[in-house]
Amino acid sequence: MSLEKVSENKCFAGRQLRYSHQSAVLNCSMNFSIYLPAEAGSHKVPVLYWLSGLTCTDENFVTKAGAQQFAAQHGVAIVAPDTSPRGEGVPDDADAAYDFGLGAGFYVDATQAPWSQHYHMYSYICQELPELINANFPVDGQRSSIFGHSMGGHGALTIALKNTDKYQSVSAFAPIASAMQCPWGEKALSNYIGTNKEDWRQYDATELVAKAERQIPMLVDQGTADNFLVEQLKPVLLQQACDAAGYPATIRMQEGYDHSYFFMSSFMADHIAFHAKYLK
Ligand SMILES: N[C@@H](CCC(=O)N[C@@H](CS)C(=O)NCC(=O)O)C(=O)O
Repeated sequence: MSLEKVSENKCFAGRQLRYSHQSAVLNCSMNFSIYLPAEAGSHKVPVLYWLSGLTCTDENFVTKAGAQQFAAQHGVAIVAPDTSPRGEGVPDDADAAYDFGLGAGFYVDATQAPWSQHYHMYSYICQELPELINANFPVDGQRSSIFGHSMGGHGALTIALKNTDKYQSVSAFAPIASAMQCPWGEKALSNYIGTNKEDWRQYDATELVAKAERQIPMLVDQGTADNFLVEQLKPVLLQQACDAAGYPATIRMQEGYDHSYFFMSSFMADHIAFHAKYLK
């Protein structure tokens, strides 16, 4: 698998890099960004995977989250992939809706035509991308954690809960707590996975909490002024699932914060410090 460097910028003594590559799993060319702290010049560093939300590419997080200073402080790399397959041959929603198709891969492996040809973001994030990163960058793949926002919070939680051997910790900002129980998730899962709701359970964080093989540390922050809180995100469902399963998650309501990167950047230090503790 060959990588093509798209850009490089020195940042907090480390390097913010962007690459493109041909993805076999997604059957298209993809971009991702990776921040390498200064330490990566002399030894392998732990790695955090960031999953963005609807409408994002890898660049929203890189330019708006303010994460690099904390990654530099704790000596961790951060990989930020795109949110869906991309390119001419990749089908999109007929109305180019923001919540399905391009920019909205939902971190699942689609089984339904025409989506099943390219939309395999679950396998891309869990398998292909880490293999590529471990083979090409000075990171220690045995020390990996994952976090994300909104659709990417759903992605981080579901991927971590299904792969507790691969990730040391998980965190999320304003995650879709139960993809099966909100309009965004219902639309995505019915189209990507089909109408049998039994098949949706594997991609629903509230369903997976009780099934996790290991209770990896979990931190969630949710703003109380988030427009999507009541209809789409429903953190109370995640709290209830954790209570029922005896899963010791920290789920915090943050007064007055909305759904934006202004909210995320306000708590980014906490999230990176949280992961760094388990990645050391
Ligand atoms: N565009 C949507 C909102 C989508 C949205 O809020 N996306 C979040 C992720 S779920 C985001 O991070 N957007 C990109 C950004 O703020 O840079 C709308 O019109 O309601």
